[in-house]
Order: sequence, then structure tokens, then C-alpha cells
Amino acid sequence: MRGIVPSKKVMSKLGKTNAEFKLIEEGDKILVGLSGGKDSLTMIHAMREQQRRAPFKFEFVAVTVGYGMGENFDKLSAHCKANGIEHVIRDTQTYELAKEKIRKNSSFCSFFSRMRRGYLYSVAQELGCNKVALGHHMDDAAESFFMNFIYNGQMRSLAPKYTAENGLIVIRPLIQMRERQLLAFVQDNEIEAIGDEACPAMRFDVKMPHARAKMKVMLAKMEKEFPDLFTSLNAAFKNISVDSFFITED
Ligand SMILES: Nc1ncnc2c1ncn2[C@@H]1O[C@H](COP(=O)(O)OP(=O)(O)OP(=O)(O)O)[C@@H](O)[C@H]1O
Repeated sequence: MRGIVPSKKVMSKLGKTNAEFKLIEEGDKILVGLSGGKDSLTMIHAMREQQRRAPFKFEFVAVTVGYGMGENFDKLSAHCKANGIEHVIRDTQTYELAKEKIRKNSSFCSFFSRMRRGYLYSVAQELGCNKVALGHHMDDAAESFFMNFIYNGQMRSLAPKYTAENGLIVIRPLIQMRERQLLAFVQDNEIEAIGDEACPAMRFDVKMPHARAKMKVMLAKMEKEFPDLFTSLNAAFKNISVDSFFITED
């Protein structure tokens, strides 16, 4: 089954990122995290097409983690089925476990994300996957970079590939793509994506993820002033002069 094919630009970025960071390799079995948002939806279609084109064989399965909030994933399942993509749904008690945090009005956004990551890893192991793919893109990497810089005093971003403590390899095939490319993919193909309001943190009137929203606004302003900002950031993330920072000798 051919299914929906992402644009040439998306496929070429995926191919280049794959080759550059050796993300997908012969014999891989990859768990692809599918939230139902535009990013992970683009990712499953791009990987499906990559599987068709690549001269090597790999398998993948889309996995959706529910938060125990009565989410309905029927449409998402039907979409995967119609496009010949294996889809596994796992519901969890994350919401129940997070209630205490919600009562205390403390940040539970990161709690959801930590719990989700843990579930994704255990499902990956259960399904015999050696890699986990996440749909983060260049805008996410830039926002994370500036969030860490401004709020935490750290120089960190989102790596295209790393090995988690449990030995699973985490890959981010969309990391060199812009968010607007992913939005265009779902719009052009009239794919119904879950919007930002589906982020569990947005469902409660407490502690919204202000920091990320602020970074988005700041980056948009900077990009207006410096149109090549993201191209530069992408290059800078590969061109790090560690020696030029304040490193102590011991
Ligand atoms: N409920 C979920 N089940 C499975 N994987 C998920 C889930 N939520 C997020 N992920 C994975 O983690 C990645 C990053 O999550 P994040 O919350 O930043 O994305 P999102 O805003 O839901 O975006 P997206 O548009 O990718 O779906 C997603 O792209 C997806 O690969």
C-alpha cells in the first residue's frame, strides 16, 4: 500500500538527517511515538515512505500512550489502518497519578512527559524494538535551547540520536525540519491532527507552559529580524566550540 506521501522536501530532509546521524539502520525495529499531533503524524507517513524507498529493511510500529482521561483514539487507529501502519494503543493511569500534583498547582506538564516516556520505553522493550522515534522538529530544538539557556543556565538542545539509560536508542527523524513544513503536510493532505489544546497540561486552568510559549514569540521576532536564524541555529548545533566556554581544569 502506497498511502499518503510527504513532499519531496520532507523526504529529502528525512533522508539527509538519516544519513548524517545514522538514525534508521538495517534490521531496526522502531517504536514511533504517535500522539496524533501534526508532527508525529508526518513522522509515521515519512517513515512509511522511507521504508518503501530505502535500500535496507527496517520495521516500525506506531504507539500511542493514553493518559487515562477517556481519550478516544478511534480516528487515529482508523487512519493508521487505512494507511497500512501498525498501531498499538496503551492506556495508562497517568492522569490519576498526576492529580496530587494538579491539586498542589505544581508543574505536571513535565510529569506527563516523564511518565509517557517511561511507558514508551517499556512498550518498546515489550515489542522487541531497539529504537524509539520521537517527532521533535527544529522549532522544538530551538525553543528547548533558549529555554535551557534563559531559565536553567544550561547550553542544551535536543539530540537527533542518543542512547537512553536502558540501552534503547532514541531518534528524532524530523529534527532538521521546520514546524511549518509539518503543518503544511497535514493541511495539504487534509489529515485531522490533534491540536495543541490536546496537550494534557492545557486541559487544566493551572500552570500553562508559559516558558515555551514565550520562546516561540521571541524566536518569531528574531526570525523576522534575521530570516536565516533557523538555518544558522541548525548549523550552530553541529559546530560547537566547547573550548571557548568557561571550563574549569579539574
Ligand atoms: N501520547 C503519546 N503517545 C505516544 N507518543 C507521544 C505521545 N505524546 C507525544 N509523543 C511523542 O513525543 C513527541 C514529542 O511530544 P510533544 O508533546 O512535544 O509533541 P506533540 O506536541 O504531541 O507533537 P506531535 O505533533 O508530534 O504529535 C511526539 O512527536 C511523539 O513522537
